[in-house]
Amino acid sequence: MLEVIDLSRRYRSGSQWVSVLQNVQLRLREGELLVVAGRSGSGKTTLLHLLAGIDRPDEGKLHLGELVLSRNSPEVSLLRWRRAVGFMHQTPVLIPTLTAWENALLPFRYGGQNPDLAWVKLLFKRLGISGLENRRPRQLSGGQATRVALVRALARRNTLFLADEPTGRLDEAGATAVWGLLLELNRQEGISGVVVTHDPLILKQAHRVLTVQEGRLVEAVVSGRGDL
Ligand SMILES: Nc1ncnc2c1ncn2[C@@H]1O[C@H](COP(=O)(O)OP(=O)(O)OP(=O)(O)O)[C@@H](O)[C@H]1O
Repeated sequence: MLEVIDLSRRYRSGSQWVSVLQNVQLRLREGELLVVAGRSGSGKTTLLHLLAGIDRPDEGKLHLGELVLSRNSPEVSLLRWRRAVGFMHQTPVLIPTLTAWENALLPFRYGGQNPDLAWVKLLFKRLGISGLENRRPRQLSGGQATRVALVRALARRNTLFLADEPTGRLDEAGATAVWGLLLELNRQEGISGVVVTHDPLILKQAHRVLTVQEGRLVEAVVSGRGDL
């Protein structure tokens, strides 16, 4: 469903260019759950931002169904791409003046489909944050805000879900709830996922674990999960 061909990304650092990703290749199958690991600064977030259509590659192409992204893609292609995937940032970005509920419904604000409110309500419940819908972000703990951001990323029920360390700010119970939900969506609804994490809980449940090493994606472990 998602294909990445010869993807490269570099950043300018002073007068020099630093290459973060080089000729990355990736093919994600429908219903596949992929974990991306690797040391700090190796390029995991950079990769996820490219997969999410938040950033453009310097070289290479991405395909998602009918959609294509490359360096010269117009803004409208990036917007279409972003609408087609659910993405959760490493740090939850909530709008301070909106309630938790309004933040969760943000993806529907600028057109497209109507929200399935029962689904969004269910997500609040499954993540243990029911009752907090009317709070503003400043009235939420870091873990609660993270879960609201996760609801928002799942609200559109996209067939591809991307998350950058979704349990990084959660305690064990919160992390268990998040992984439980994501695994259920993957197994029962066939939603594909690319998740950056080092949490052993999810490493065991992934179809594949890849690491970013020296700008390339390397298959780290062949997971025991064989249901694809
Ligand atoms: N906008 C930017 N401009 C310049 N350099 C950047 C930019 N974004 C990231 N980098 C650099 O690119 C490299 C990869 O960063 P990235 O955030 O992708 O790593 P990461 O693997 O996600 O790290 P962590 O696990 O610490 O979150 C780092 O050396 C970082 O300093």
